[in-house]
Amino acid sequence: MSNSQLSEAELKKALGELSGWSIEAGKLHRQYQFKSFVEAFGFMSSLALVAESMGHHPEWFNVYNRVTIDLTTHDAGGITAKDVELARKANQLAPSK
Ligand SMILES: C[C@H](O)[C@H](O)[C@H]1CNC2=NC(N)=NC(=O)C2=N1
Repeated sequence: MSNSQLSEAELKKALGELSGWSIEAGKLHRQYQFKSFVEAFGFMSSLALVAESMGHHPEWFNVYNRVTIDLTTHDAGGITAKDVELARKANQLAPSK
């Protein structure tokens, strides 16, 4: 997977296919809300394994049943295809998303 920053056009196309995600402060951003802390933490545990297998890791924050995620590629200084892929996998893992 290319490690270069996505162009504006590539980013726009990717956002069109990523339900619930937006750009905030130059990062791919989404907040998920779950039924409980256990469900939120289960989601984080599953996504952590995906992230580790990709060698690509989220910036995230959990309060009770909410998980806020920001994705950027530190090595590239911006959003790359890896961030889009991780966002797609997060949406797949989140219950009823
Ligand atoms: C060597 C290792 O693969 C790199 O440091 C990875 C680890 N996880 C990473 N995660 C994110 N989000 N951006 C990176 O640039 C990055 N680099």
